[in-house]
Formats: sequence, C-alpha cells, structure tokens
Amino acid sequence: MDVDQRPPPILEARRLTVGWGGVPILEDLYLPVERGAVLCVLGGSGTGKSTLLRALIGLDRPMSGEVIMRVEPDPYLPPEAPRLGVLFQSAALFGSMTVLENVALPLRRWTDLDPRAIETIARAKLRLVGLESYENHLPAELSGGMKKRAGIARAIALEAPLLFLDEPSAGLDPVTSAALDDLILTLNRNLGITVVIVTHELQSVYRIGTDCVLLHRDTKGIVARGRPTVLRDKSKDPRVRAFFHAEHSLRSSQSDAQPAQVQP
Ligand SMILES: Nc1ncnc2c1ncn2[C@@H]1O[C@H](COP(=O)(O)OP(=O)(O)OP(=O)(O)O)[C@@H](O)[C@H]1O
Repeated sequence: MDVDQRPPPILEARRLTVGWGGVPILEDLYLPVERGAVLCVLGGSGTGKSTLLRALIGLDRPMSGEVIMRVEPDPYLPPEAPRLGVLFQSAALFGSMTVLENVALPLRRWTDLDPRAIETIARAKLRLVGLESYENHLPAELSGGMKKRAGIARAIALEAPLLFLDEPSAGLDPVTSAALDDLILTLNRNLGITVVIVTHELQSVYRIGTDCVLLHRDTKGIVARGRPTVLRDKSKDPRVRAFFHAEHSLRSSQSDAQPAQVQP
C-alpha cells in the first residue's frame, strides 16, 4: 500500500456547512488546502465564495463542521495573534493613517517591538509590494491597485503563512490586475505563502492558480477541483465547461451559469 508522504494540508475544512439565517448555502464541504498552493475559489454569483472565505478565516461561525489550520506558532507573537492575512475587496485601510502607519498597525497591536523596529519592518513590507515611495501618503491618495498592495503589505506584516484574498482584481484594469498577480506569485513562490483567492478573473486564475474549486448552487458544494487549465481543457462536466468556456447556460440555475469574465 502506498503511504502518502505529503505533509498534511495547511488548512482543512471538514464537513463544513455555511449559510445565512439558518439556510445553508454550501453543505458538507471537504476542502483541504495544500501547503504552498494558490487555491482559487470559483463559482457563479451567489454560490457562496465569500461566505466560505469568511468561515475559513474564522470571521463567521459555520452552521456545522470545522476548519483546521495547521500553522506553526510564531515564538515572537502571542498565541492569540492572527496567523493568517486577509485582503478584502475594499482593502479596508484606515483613511486617517498613512500607508506606513496602516502597515505598522498589526505590529503595534501584536508585538512589543520598539517603534523604530516596527517602522523598519513596515518599510520592508512596503518595499516588497513596491510602495516604498508612498509610505507617507494617505490611502485616498493611492490608486486602486496601490491600495490593494498596501492591504497586502499589512496582511503579511506579521509574516502570515496563509493569505486570503477576496476578489483582489475587482475594479482594476487588466495591466494593474496582472501586476497584482505577479505580486501574489512572488509572495507564494519566494516567501512560501499559501494563498486562497476568490476571483472572477479567469486570466488571473490560469496565471497564478495551482489548484481551484468550482462551487455550484445546484449541489451546494464543490462540483470540480483541480488545476485550472486541466479543468478547462479536460472536464466533461457541463457545469465545469459552462463556467470555463461560457458555452452554454445551465438549465437549472441561470444566474449561476454566468461565466467568469474572460478577457481577450
Ligand atoms: N450578510 C449576509 N446576510 C444574509 N445573506 C447573505 C449575506 N452575505 C451573503 N448572503 C447570501 O449568501 C449567498 C452567497 O453569497 P456570497 O456573497 O457568499 O456569494 P459569492 O459567490 O461570493 O457571490 P459574488 O460572486 O456575487 O460575490 C447569497 O445568496 C447572498 O445573498
């Protein structure tokens, strides 16, 4: 018998049911996330991608099931400090603080480093995301893409090994969006950060995704899982083909069959 030599998943949702007001949106989900993956969560509008993300990061309590996160404790942080980073669609920067202060915030909250050390670390994170010249700007003075970069710098300020991104390219032009993809790849490949990303942008999925799950309203679950280009090219499932090829709409759930935006 083969013995599975792979390390256990860094994140594992087991028998997870999530929903609102007692009504399940996704039921009995099993979702392991491999260490080092860039997992794209895909699905039509309203299939529960954001709801799932909120449960995975512990922001909302699932109706049932559990989420197991296997990350090493950081000896320099208190045990209750977050070990995951999150970038919401809005980037959620504090408008009255400079970019540097925004990035320094988690360090001020969770470490007892002196202010100069905190500034040094925050500057290093800004350099990593290409915003070193903007540390004294206010968020309102940044473009959409820069705000996302600042949000990512803050999300990784505490060296989180897991990063969750909710539609990072929303509202960005294709060039800015591609540059953001490059940054996500750098974080993944150079720093080893595991990424879970909700996105509608298929070009981005093909560029950065090592793995993806396709959610579907009919089954309230995952209808396909695998490497995005493999699902696109090999799947015979009409729901998967509809999503990746925009060939036909689904008989049973019209809105769910809307394909992701395919750029030329
Ligand atoms: N705060 C909320 N309260 C009640 N219902 C909600 C809430 N947020 C989402 N829902 C419902 O849960 C379902 C799934 O929504 P969710 O935002 O998770 O889907 P999604 O796949 O992320 O959609 P989209 O791609 O349009 O962002 C929808 O029917 C939505 O109306």
